[in-house]
Order: sequence, then structure tokens, then C-alpha cells
Amino acid sequence: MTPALIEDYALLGDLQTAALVDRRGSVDWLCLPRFDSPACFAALLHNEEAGRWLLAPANGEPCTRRRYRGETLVLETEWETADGTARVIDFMPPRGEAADVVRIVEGVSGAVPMRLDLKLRFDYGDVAPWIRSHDGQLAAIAGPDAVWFHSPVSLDERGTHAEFTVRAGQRIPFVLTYAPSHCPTPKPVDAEQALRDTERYWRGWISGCRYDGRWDAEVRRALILLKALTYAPTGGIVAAATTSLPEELGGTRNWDYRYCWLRDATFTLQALLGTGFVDEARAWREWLVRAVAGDPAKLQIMYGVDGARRLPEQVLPWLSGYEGAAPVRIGNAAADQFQLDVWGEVLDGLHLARQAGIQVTDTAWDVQRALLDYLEGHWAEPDNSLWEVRGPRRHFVHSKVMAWAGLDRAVHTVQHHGLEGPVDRWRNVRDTIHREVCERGYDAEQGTFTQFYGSQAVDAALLLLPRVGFLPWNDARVRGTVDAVQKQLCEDGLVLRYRVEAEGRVDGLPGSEGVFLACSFWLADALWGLGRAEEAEALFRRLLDLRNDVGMLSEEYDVITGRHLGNTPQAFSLVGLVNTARSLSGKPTETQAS
Ligand SMILES: OC[C@H]1O[C@H](O[C@H]2O[C@H](CO)[C@@H](O)[C@H](O)[C@H]2O)[C@H](O)[C@@H](O)[C@@H]1O
Repeated sequence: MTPALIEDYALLGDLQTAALVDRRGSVDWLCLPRFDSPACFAALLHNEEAGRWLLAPANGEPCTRRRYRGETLVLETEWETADGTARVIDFMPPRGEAADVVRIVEGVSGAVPMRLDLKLRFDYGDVAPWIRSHDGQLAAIAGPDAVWFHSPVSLDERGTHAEFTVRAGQRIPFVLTYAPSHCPTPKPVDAEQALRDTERYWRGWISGCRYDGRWDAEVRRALILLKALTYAPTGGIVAAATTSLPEELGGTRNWDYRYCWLRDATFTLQALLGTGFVDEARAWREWLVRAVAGDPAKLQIMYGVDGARRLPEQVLPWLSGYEGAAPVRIGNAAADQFQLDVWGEVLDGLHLARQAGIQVTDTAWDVQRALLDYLEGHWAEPDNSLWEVRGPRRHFVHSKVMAWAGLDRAVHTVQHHGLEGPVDRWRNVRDTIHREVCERGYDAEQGTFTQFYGSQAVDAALLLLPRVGFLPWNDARVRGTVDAVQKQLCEDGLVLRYRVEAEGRVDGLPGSEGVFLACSFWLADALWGLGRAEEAEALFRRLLDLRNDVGMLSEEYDVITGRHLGNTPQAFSLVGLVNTARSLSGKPTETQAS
């Protein structure tokens, strides 16, 4: 069986890792025990030989309907068949001692023949484990990993297959539990109790939401998905739950997003803080301070969820890739890039946290001082930009503007919060950057800011300039830039990050890609900022319609085929949804010093 469409997957998660389940009842992606651990189900990036867990009516049809139960991450998938109706309830209880995936088959009506196929393959499909029976449970063991399977339904002698019938009113539990192979057999959770606890957990969490604007249900669903991308033990936030879902069908732009990007995490923090989730923001700040500690000048643009620095990029040649889009990569070489914007984004994010009442600790301010020292010494250098180009470094305009923003927040903090720092020096550098960007990053003939100094092209990140307070919305240069982005980067009304073919292929990569959903939300924000409310709202509604049946958005979208592209669910896109809903409700995410 080939993997499903990207938009056919729903997310399960336990705040340490995540699984993807499709409309046919197949769990095709699961990394254990952490988001960035090797997958034990990797059918998503190959086929069922790389591991998956199917639990569905034997007729093999996709489901009739599915939904999350209320405001939780408990998924209910329902099939109406000729024999009756069956439901599968899937969830991962927020992590206790071990990671569990729980599936409860429920008979709704009639008597439905069901099929279970459990193919565990450790190390991203490369290792077929030994399967043994132990005290009424099955154990799949290989190397460091062990997965235990517990159910009243007996599997065949190979421990991989079962056929059974579910009758109206019956509930049959299946529990899969991970433990390191040297540890004692983990105690399986009680499925029904775990279901109650998991529902209670998510309902309790979302009750902390303080959003009172429009599109309330859509925002709350996006927040639940964002929360599922947080790594509870450390406060880190991953950019997405997957690796190597392609940015172009059949293409090579396939990257691993199961890490913590400071940029993506800071944007997530803005969305969480703006909707009342101060605890998550505090946890992220603590994560950041720990990750950066030691030598803050050696700031990386991304880290492992535990703050690990080394994330070497590798190719997994035994996986054919999603619908043949090879290579499948793990790790991410972008970790070694210089992306100037990140310094500004982190300083901006910490400023926002302070404004939200999260007190500055001495350590947090020390970290900011060190980041500012680095920024002062390096802002004038070319960088790889927020788009992580693998072509030559350039003087990207958005990067310089974010350097300006970082210094601007520092000046404000000293002036208004009584913290110490060389404010006159910072103010001078800030003003120098502003002048330079307006001179070298603006094309007066075209009436637009440009992608980098001297470039003829534009970049969707320029839409963010007014949001960080670099220039006001009513500045003619801002209006001209929004017009140029619309004219040059829109495909069917949605926004590309930049034209890959422009400037001698600025990103240094072969192939092309879809429209970038976060940038499309930024355009809606910009239209709103310019007072073009109707256009902004129409674009936002269009973007909402791109969500799949359970509210998920991936990174990009193919306007020709109407398919989701790139890793999923993607924090960047979900943050865009939350922030634009806030803007259109009159509560814009503007991060300038105030
Ligand atoms: O397109 C090339 C780059 O694509 C990825 O980066 C993108 O995703 C990041 C995580 O969401 C985001 O922070 C960045 O702004 C995006 O451009 C990939 O991770 C890079 O390795 C790759 O060069």
C-alpha cells in the first residue's frame, strides 16, 4: 500500500513524539521515544514494508468520516460498511512512564469484520525486530528498542496479523508501548482509563485559552496542534512532526523538521502568548536560555529538542521517499548556517515575553547581552536568510531588518525596564542599520524593498517589515512592497517565498516548490494592515479552506493539484492561522517596542 495524500493524515501526540494516521486506519509514521528518534513506522516515506499499523474494517475502504473528539487530540475514525458501522478511537496519552499508542475498536452497529496488520520496523524501516510472546503480550525487540503489544485479540503466529469481528456495543482495546530494550517490561496502560485521562488533559489545557476573537474554533484547533508539537520535558518546540515530506511532488527539497528552530519557536511563542498560554512561553524561554548557555555567541539557528547542537544531515537510501520523492534526509545541515534574522527574532521574542509579564531573570538578560554583542559585530555580514538558502550568502533585507529589531528591543528594554546596557552604542548601530536598509535594500524605481541588496527580486519575508515596527503601514515604501509581492510572488492568490528561478537560483537548489502557507497568512496580515480588509478576509477564508478535515496544515500547497506539500503539521503555518485570525479580530501581532 502506498502512503496516503499528505492532507489525509491526522496527528496523534503525547507531547514527546507524534504519530500520523490516515483515513484507511493506518498509522504510517511514528518515531519512538522522541520526535527526532528513528521511526518504527515509516511507511509514509516508502511503503508498508517500512512499518505501519493498520486497524480498520476488512473491506479496505477509507473511512466515511473522522474528527477529533471535541477539543482534544483523540481521533475518532468511523466506517459505515455493508455489515454495520465500526469506529476506531486513536490517541497517545500524554507521556507518563512510557510512550503508548492506544487504539480502541468500537462496534457502533451490526457486526463488522475487521483487520489488523502490525508491521514494526525499527530504525526508519531498516530493522525487522524479533517478535516474542511474553506473559500474554507480544514484544518486538531489536538493538536499543523494544515495543510491547497488548490486546485481547490474538495475533497470528508471526505476531503481525489478526482478523476479528466487532459487534454493536463492543469495545476492543489495543495498546502499543515503547521501552528501551534493556528495561523491564512496561506496564500497559488501561485503555479506557487512559482515554478518560487524555480527554481530560486536552480539555483542561485548551480551557486556558484566552482568545476571544473571530474564528474561535479554528484558532483553538490550531493551538491544540501547536501544543502537540511541544516537547514537554524541556519546553522545546519542533517545526513539524515529520521529515522529508517533499516541497515538490517527486522533488528533492525534502528536509527534516523534527528539531527546534529558534525562528519557528519564537513565532509559535507569539501565537501562544497572544492567546494566553504564558506557561508554554516561560518553558520556551527556559529552554532557550539553557540551549544558548555556555557561549551565546555560538548561537545556532536550531537545536535538538533537548538543546543538542549536532544535527548532521544524512540520507536514508533504503527509503524511496514520499511518492518517490528522494532523498529522505534526517538531521539538517541548516543547523550550521548563519541566519542573521534569528538573533533579532530571539531578542524580539524575549521582549514580547517580558511585555507579557514574564519577568527577566539575570541569566535571561545576560544571554540577551551576549546576543547583542554578537549582533553588533556581525550584522554587516551576508547570511543565509530565514529561507536557509544553500546558494551564496547575501545581504538579505529581511535579515538586516531583524538585526535592527533586536537592537531596537534592547534599547527599549534599557530605557523602560531599568536593565543595564550600552544604550547609546546600541541606538547608533540600530539607526545605522535602518539607514543602510533604506538606501541599499530599497529599489526606488520599482518602488519596493528587495530580496537582498542590489537584487531585482522580492521576497515574501518583506511583508513582515511593518509588523516589527521597521516602518509604519502607511509608508509608501511598505505599500509598494506589498504590491510587488502580490504581483511577483502570487500563484492563484497564494504566496511563494521567492521565485526560485530568480537571481541565478538564489537558494542553490534544484527543482521548485509550492506556495508557502505562512507567507500567504503574512500577506493577509499585510492587506489588513494597509486597510484592505475585504481582501485580507477573503484570503484568510481561502487559507482556512486549505486545512484538512481535522484542521491540519502542512508547510506548502500545490495550486495546480490542490495538494498539501512539505512536512506536516507545520508550526509556521498554524502560527500564521492564529496570528492572522487575531489581526482580523483587531488584535494584531505587532512586536515593536511599546
Ligand atoms: O528551502 C530550503 C530550506 O528549507 C527548510 O527550511 C524551511 O523550514 C524551516 C523550518 O520550518 C524554516 O525555519 C525556514 O524558514 C524554511 O526555509 C529546511 O529546513 C532547510 O534545511 C532548507 O535549506
